[in-house]
Amino acid sequence: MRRSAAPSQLQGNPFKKLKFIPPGRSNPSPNEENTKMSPDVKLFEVVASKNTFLQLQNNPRICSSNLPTEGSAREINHGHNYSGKHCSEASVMATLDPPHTVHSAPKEITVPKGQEEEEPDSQVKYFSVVWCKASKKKHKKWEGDAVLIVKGKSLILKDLEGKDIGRGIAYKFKELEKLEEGHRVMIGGKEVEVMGIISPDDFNSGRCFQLGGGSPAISSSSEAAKKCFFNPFKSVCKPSSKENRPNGFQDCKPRHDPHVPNSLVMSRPDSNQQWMFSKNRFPVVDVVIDPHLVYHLRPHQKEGIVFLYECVMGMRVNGRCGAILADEMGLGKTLQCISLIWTLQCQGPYGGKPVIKKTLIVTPGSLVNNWKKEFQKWLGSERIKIFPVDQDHKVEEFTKSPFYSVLIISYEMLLRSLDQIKNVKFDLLICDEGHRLKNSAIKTTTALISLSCEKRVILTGTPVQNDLQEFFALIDFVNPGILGSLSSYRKIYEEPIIISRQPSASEEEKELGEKRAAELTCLTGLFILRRTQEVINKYLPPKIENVVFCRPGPLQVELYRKLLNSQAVRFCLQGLLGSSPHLICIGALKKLCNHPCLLFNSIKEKEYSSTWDGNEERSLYEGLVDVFPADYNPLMFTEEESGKLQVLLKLLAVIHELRPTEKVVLVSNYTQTLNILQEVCKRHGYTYTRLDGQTPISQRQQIVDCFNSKYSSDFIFLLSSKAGGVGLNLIGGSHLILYDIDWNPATDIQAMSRVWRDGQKHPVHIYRLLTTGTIEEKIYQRQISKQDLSEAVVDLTKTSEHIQFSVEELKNLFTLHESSHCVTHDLLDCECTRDKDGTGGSLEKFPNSRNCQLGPHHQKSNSLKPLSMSQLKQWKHFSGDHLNLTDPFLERIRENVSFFFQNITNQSTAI
Ligand SMILES: Nc1ncnc2c1ncn2[C@@H]1O[C@H](COP(=O)(O)OP(=O)(O)OP(=O)(O)O)[C@@H](O)[C@H]1O
Ligand SMILES: [Mg+2]
Repeated sequence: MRRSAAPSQLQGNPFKKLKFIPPGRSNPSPNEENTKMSPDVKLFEVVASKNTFLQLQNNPRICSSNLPTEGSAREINHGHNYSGKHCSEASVMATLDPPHTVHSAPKEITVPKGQEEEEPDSQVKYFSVVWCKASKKKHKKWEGDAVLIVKGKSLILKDLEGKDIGRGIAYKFKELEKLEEGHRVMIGGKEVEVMGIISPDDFNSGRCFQLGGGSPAISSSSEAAKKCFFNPFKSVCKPSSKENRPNGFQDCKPRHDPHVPNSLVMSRPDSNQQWMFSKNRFPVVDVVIDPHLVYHLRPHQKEGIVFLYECVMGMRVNGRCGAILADEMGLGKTLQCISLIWTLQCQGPYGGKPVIKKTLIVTPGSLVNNWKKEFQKWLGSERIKIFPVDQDHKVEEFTKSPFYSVLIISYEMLLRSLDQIKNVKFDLLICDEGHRLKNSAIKTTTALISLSCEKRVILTGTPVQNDLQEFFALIDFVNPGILGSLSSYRKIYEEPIIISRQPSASEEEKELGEKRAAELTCLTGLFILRRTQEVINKYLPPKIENVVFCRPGPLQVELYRKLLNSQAVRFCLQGLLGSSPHLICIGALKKLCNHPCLLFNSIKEKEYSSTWDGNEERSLYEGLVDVFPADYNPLMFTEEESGKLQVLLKLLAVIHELRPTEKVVLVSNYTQTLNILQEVCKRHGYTYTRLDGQTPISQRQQIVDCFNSKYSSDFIFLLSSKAGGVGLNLIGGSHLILYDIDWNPATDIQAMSRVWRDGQKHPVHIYRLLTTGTIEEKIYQRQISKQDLSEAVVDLTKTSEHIQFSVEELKNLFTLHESSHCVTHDLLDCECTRDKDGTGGSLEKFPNSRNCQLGPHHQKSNSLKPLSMSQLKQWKHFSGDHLNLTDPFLERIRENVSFFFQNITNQSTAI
């Protein structure tokens, strides 16, 4: 037998084939009669082997959880046994009996899908095999590795990309039962030789498919991964032993003393890594984080730096230098990266030589200057020379000067300056808010891939694992090829995982999907790190979160009813209209909730516009103008016309009065609504500043800095959440009001995270305003009830157009609940609604947490995960006419409020 293209054969086949058994005929199975048969008589050959001890895979790999904890990084040996907290059980390799000779004559067939499920004998076995086209040649040239699945009397052959490449039924059950290493079998015109047994666990996890080309190159001996990752201080090492150092390197010393208390010392490369990365055999020198930085670092940031260092140095995954730091918002991803850059730029483990010279940071436009500021904040302006690209500072200047080592550029500018950037050799690439690279086809991703920089880091506060294809794109960006090709990834991971989550999934499919998901997490967990908000809670002041249900004004109610009775809404509910008419109806209702004058403007715009597009909108607005007063002037809108606006004004007044030195961030998703809010500020003499999509990028940081400054006289920061929410620090404000709600909880969470973050000095008050009984409540309910589902929208780029509504859901959306204090509370089926007076208990009765609840008291999570229905039940809640409101802010707005939910995090000196 010759060595062949089959990867397993490149090492030489250890199995000696003894004999070639001629085919025999089998009795046709009942299934056979119903299935189209190939006229050929197929062979089932068995070649016995003397070798009876099988080893499935020689690649031991490392497994860690997605969020590593002490000791979670373990070594796995797939060949024998392995342990891993987050991986499934070890496969136990079988010691096989001496070989049997088996005769059979199955037919080549086309098996209808699901056929194998009908086999009477359900025990499934898996084998690693090599295959080639059937021939009588004595010396086979094996064409590839594959996985053979034996179930009852049927066989399925899958290539290492997970694709079916052969199927057959009606083999002799007894013969298949005895199938073992060295045996040969014909299937679908292919000759297959069994190389070894695959444990169900290895099949279910998908590990068996990684034998060949798509094999993740996980380090087999990574000391870094074996180490207790979460105690960086344990890794303090003595300088290299003398024998390790060639002459001339005796004086290589760490830049900072690794032995002083609290020094943060990076992991040392093991001998494999030294061999791989230090061809000149430089002595190993400790890499020690600058004590100036260490002094400021939070514990989770120290861990994050060790993680990033190990990733980009190829210590966690052999030969791969990518990482995803997916810490929740506000955890200081910027500082962790700055520490990494500063360290690698001055130090290195091999003879102390710096690892990198030039770094490229790509970030959303509004954060370019934030990066500059953070560099200055932590390193001053002398240590490191950074070059933020803006209108006055072009990339060309950077490329011509050896002076600068860090280029900070927006994604948009990167595309425009790609040719110049390609001329520079960057050693480290950092992509801030990098979830935008989730699509490998978009220009930004292809541009960045073309830079051929090996050490790649994605920063994102958004969970990355919600969409499996997007997940692949991010993984493949930082560590190209690690999950194999996209097609194999789909077959091996995506398809089984998606199938397992469908309600119709069988137990078997569920189990397979879960195992594959676990394996995927295990593989990628080595270079993805996500910590939640909890890790910094203790450094933050209290946060008082309120959901405020505002009664709609009479004009709003009348218009709302009229809209719901419109022909457009009725047709919509009958599914009679084309395209997306419900989006137009939803848009009109949302505008009305913000202020009726917005709806008035839309009606007028459509009236005067020559492009009166479509019947739907016309029928939606029909007769609405008549509801407005005859002389209605939208520019002269009144505050009473909108329930939320009334509440907002009272809230601003009470904050101004009770906390004159504190400031407010006022957020809306709509520019038109921001215009109204701005007008209200003017009318009431509140000083304000504003940041929305129109604000030039070059001015954004200045506006933010100015607001955050204690000398600023601005009382209000008007913020368009979609345009400017991501990544901004608005710690100058300690009250944040969300004036409207988005379908996507991530948008709201992003906005809320702007003020409750490191550096905030005051207790933070968050108010989410919702109009009682309207679509806003429904959107809120959808946000909190869909969180457990995989389709939950948690990605900022997803909008309502991505949401599918059933007719039932639309009916619910298009209902106005006029008599309820709070439909959301009604849905909770809370005990307090069964009180005699129906108003709920008093806050005083339950001073620590809530005044009513159902079910067990779950541990509250303070993380930035979207709130769930059951968590909301744990919040304090009370109706607006409740007599004893201890919160002075709520007390002042109660008149227009029908219901409150309140939750306090880090309660101590709150309110
Ligand atoms: N160790 C620290 N001590 C004090 N302040 C810190 C520390 N680390 C970070 N900060 C500050 O916390 C704020 C948030 O940090 P940063 O902007 O890096 O968060 P992030 O993780 O990037 O969040 P987002 O996902 O919202 O962009 C910044 O003002 C930063 O200077
Ligand atoms: Mg950030």
